[in-house]
This record gives sequence, structure tokens and C-alpha cells, in this order.
Amino acid sequence: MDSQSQAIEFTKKYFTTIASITASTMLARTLINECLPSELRSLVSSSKAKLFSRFSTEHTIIIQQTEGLTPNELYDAASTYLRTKISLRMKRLRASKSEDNNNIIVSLDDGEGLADIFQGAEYKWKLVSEEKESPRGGAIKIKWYELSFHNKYKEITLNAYFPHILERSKDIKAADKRLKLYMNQYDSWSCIDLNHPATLETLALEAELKQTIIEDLARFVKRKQYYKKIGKAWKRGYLLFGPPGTGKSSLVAAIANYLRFDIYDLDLKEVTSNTRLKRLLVAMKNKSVLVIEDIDCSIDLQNRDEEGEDKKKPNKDDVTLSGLLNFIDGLWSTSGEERIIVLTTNYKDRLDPALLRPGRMDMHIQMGYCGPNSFKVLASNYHDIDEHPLFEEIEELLKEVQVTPAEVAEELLRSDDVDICLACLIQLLNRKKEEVQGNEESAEDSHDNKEKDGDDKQIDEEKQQVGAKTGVSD
Ligand SMILES: Nc1ncnc2c1ncn2[C@@H]1O[C@H](COP(=O)(O)OP(=O)(O)OP(=O)(O)O)[C@@H](O)[C@H]1O
Repeated sequence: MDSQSQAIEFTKKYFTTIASITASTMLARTLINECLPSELRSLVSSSKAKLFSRFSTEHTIIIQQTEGLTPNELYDAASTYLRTKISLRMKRLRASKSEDNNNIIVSLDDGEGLADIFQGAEYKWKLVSEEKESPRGGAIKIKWYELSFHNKYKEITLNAYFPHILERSKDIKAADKRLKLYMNQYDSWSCIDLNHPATLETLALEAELKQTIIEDLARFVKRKQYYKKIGKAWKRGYLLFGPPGTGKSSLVAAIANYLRFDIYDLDLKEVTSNTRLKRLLVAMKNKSVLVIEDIDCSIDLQNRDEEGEDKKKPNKDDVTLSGLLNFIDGLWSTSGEERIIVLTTNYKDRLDPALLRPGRMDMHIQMGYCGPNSFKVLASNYHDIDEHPLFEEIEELLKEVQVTPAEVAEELLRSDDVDICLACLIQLLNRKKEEVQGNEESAEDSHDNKEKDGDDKQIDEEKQQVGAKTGVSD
């Protein structure tokens, strides 16, 4: 059981106890502080849940803004979660004073509070705030949510609704996050906003491959506890290989957009020593994608030479492939979490076997030429069309020639007129087809010529042999 579910389990028992005794804040605090193991204290005290009966069937939980000076995680999550529920109703927000205790009640829904339904359970939320005298003088405002629900939904609330709110708020915050693209310069990272439009949806990949990637990423981000349990660092490595223009860089951007992770684009040519490389890697934040593009040629990792001429004598602190990989797998991987590492190459066969060893890169993804399915994705992206009279011809040609998605994309961008674009694409595909046929013919010719040369040679030899026997020669 992870700490969150343990805490929720505890809260559940705790509610039952408290409900049967009385709703006392003091008692609640004492119980939390005394009964709870320290590692769970923050979560439960953050839920700051008191239960008291207003009516026999209704329970109300108070979720306060802070626990002492510490922000309350559940309050914060609830605020984020409710934002998505009240966006259309914000104009109806109003403040009023409650009759009984002079509280200022901010009603989210015309004094009734905001209603929410989860797994059939109905909830009423109220944001309440109260001015209090600060011990240091002046007034301070205390805020809390009152969450009311029927007694019978107690289990669902603790076991599913609260975890759902915590989870949803994480997703909402991630979606709001501005992504960054970091690049290494000298010894440090500098960054700009990442506004790459690629998404897994718009990427032209074979449907099955795309689905596999999406499932793999979704599984990865949910597996914090699992990685902890198996004693492995929470990271995942992808090796992307394929010809230029097949979408390797676009896939990196799409992964970052999908996970809402920043990208760290590491240019190894800029890194002059292992020590500096480690410094850069350690400075990376969690929830990030580390990319090393064209790993096969970005650097001669075994024994590199900046001038590209004679190999220089390796220095003890030179960046080496094994140094890089060991650090990524070893110390670095334990210094952070939720990291994706992507290496790209146009030539998988040129890679050092150490990189291809099982367990090094978790997934090897081949980015291929544009097939009929990928073409349809591109046509839909660029011209919002799912069918067209020219599709059949294009799809037949795509089965015969190799064209990259980048080349197809270029044709589709030529004009706003889809007919013109598709006609241009057909021209390109036909040119490629003729080239292939031309190559095949010339290959056949040279093969025939070789055979003919071979035949002529054999005839000459036979003639010579005959000549030798008869004494006749040319
Ligand atoms: N699979 C794809 N899906 C959608 N668009 C693609 C795809 N592949 C290429 N493109 C288009 O072509 C452009 C170039 O592709 P990209 O840079 O991602 O290819 P690459 O494989 O990384 O190439 P290189 O090896 O030269 O870096 C992209 O900006 C995109 O518009």
C-alpha cells in the first residue's frame, strides 16, 4: 500500500472514530499528530478532515487552506480541480455572511455551493473564509472548503474521490505549465519557451506504433511506486532511428507536449569534459526529456577529435560513450525522477553496441517512410480531409516508392488548394518511381554487361585453349 492510500485508509478509520465521538478540532489535531506515522502526517493533516453530523445522513469535511504555515495539499488540489468545474459559473460567485458565526461565505453556486458528481456520489462544495485577529496584530483571513455528502458515500470519498481530485489537479497543472526548451552553452543550460506544435495525434506514424508509444508513456508516468518497489530509477530510454525527415525530432516534441515535460537538448559537441557533462545533467529538473540527437555522429565518443583530423590522445576527463551511459544509468538517475532519455540516429547500424545492449534503451522505435496510413494523417492535418478522388492513386504509389513524411508534408503545404497539392504529390511520387525504375534498369544493364563481359572472357579463354591445342589464335 503506498503512502497516499495508507493515509486515506487511516483517514477513513479516523472519520469513523471521530464521528462516533464528537466533531472536535482539537481532538482531530491531537489524533493526527499522535497516531500517525510521521511520513503520513503531512497528507492527512493536509486533508485536515473533521467530520461532523449536521443532519443524520450528511457529513461535512473541512479542508483548510494551511496547516500552520504549510500549504495544504488537498486544499490546493481542490482549488485547482474546482476551477475546471466553476469556470462557466464564475459570474455567479457571491459573498455573504452566515447567520450563525459571522463567517464570510463565498458561495460557488448562488449560496448553494458548487455541486459535483463522482461515481454516482453527489457533493456540495463551499468555499468559506473568516477574518481572524492575528496574534501579531491586524487581521488574517482563514479559508477552507466545506465538502458535504451523504453518509453512504464516505468510502467512495476517501478511497476514490480524494485520490481523483489529487490526480486531476496534477493533470490540470501540467496542462497549464509553460514548456521550456533548454540548450547547453558552455557549462550551463539556457532556455526558451517550447512552442513546438507536434502532438502524438498529428504525428504521421503507423497506428499500431503510435498506440504502443502512447501506452508506454502513459504507463511510465503512472509507475512511481512501481519503480520504487523494483529499486529502479524512474526513467525511460527511447532510441529513435530512421532516415532524415521521418519525424524523429517531431516525436520528441510530441512526447514533451503529451507529458508536459521540458526538453533538454544536449549538444555533446559543446561539452568539453566528463565533469562538465555531469554538471549539466545534474542541473536538469525532474519531469524532463533529455535528447541527444544524431548520437552516431554528434561526437566520436570513444576517442574524439575536435578538428576531425588525426585522433587526439584521449584525455582522462574526455566525454566517452561509456562515461555518458554509466552516469545516466547510475548516479544521475538517482538524483531526479520522471526522466525520459531520447537518443536519435539516422543510422542504427553505426551505433556502438553498448547503446543497443538490452536494458540500455528501453524501446527502439523505427521511424519509417510514409505509408498510406501516415499519408492520411498528414492529409487530415494539413487540409482537413479524410478522403479525396486522388487518394487511391497516391496510396498505390506510396506502396511502391520511398518518400519521407517531411517530403509529403512539403507538397501538402504548397497551396491552400488541396487538388493542386495532391497533384504535386503525385508528380513527386511518379518522379521517384521513375528514378527507382531507372536505377533498376541500369542495375540490370550493368549486371547484363558483367555477365556479357564474363561470357566474352570465357569465350576468349576457350578460344585460347582451342588455339593452344590447334595452334590457332586471334
Ligand atoms: N512522422 C511525421 N509526422 C508528421 N510530420 C512529419 C513527420 N516526419 C516529418 N514530418 C514533417 O517534416 C519536418 C521534419 O521532420 P523531423 O525534423 O521531425 O524529422 P527527423 O527525422 O528528425 O529529421 P532529421 O533526422 O533530419 O533530424 C517536421 O517539421 C514535420 O513537419
